[in-house]
Amino acid sequence: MKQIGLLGGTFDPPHLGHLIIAEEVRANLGLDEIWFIPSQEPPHKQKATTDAVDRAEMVRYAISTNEYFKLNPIEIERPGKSFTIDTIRQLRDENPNTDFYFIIGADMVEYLPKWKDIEELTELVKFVGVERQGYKVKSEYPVIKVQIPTIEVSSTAIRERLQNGISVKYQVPEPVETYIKEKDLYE
Ligand SMILES: Nc1ncnc2c1ncn2[C@@H]1O[C@H](COP(=O)(O)OP(=O)(O)OP(=O)(O)O)[C@@H](O)[C@H]1O
Ligand SMILES: O=C(O)c1ccc[n+]([C@@H]2O[C@H](COP(=O)([O-])O)[C@@H](O)[C@H]2O)c1
Repeated sequence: MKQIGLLGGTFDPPHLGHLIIAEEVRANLGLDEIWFIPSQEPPHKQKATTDAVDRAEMVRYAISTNEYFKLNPIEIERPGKSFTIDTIRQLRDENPNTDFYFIIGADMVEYLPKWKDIEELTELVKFVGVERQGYKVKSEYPVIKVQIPTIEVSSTAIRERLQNGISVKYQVPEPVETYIKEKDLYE
């Protein structure tokens, strides 16, 4: 059986927090790969300001130096809201003999009861929760807890810094910073 970690997100933009949690979970649980899945439309929050193609491209740059990290475009190729249950059903059909681990920050763990078809989803994937400042990895659903060195970086804060001309150096990987500048993404 292959053991694959999934990190779904809006990635607007991808940042060091995403890379750290993905690597810590991979190493801690001994997973074969981590697939990064940028959403077309996040199901529960405002539509991203940045085109899905740009967000996916930034993810590609962000993960390029880790041989275990892969970009999976499954949600970008599916129009409409990116519900995780739809993604997992498709991934399971296309990848027999694979166990999937869905990585979520503690802010998302709290929100799990509101996810679409959550009861079925917990049968199809193992959720892995990581700490995030201000939130606890606590749920009525089974969630594997992985300790990480917490880093309170968020896409929202990065966009705000960029809009105010404040440096985001070291918060996003260098090629992502270059891409943002070249495409004037968050001005
Ligand atoms: N610094 C962080 N520590 C732990 N988990 C994180 C961190 N940043 C993001 N995550 C988790 O990564 C996943 C994808 O996050 P997302 O792409 O929405 O970025 P974000 O920084 O949370 O964005 P936003 O600022 O809009 O909340 C979510 O499960 C989220 O909880
Ligand atoms: O399927 C759902 O109902 C659902 C509700 C909220 C979030 N998610 C998924 O959780 C991941 C992180 O969400 P976000 O908004 O932090 O990018 C992303 O892959 C979303 O599609 C999924």
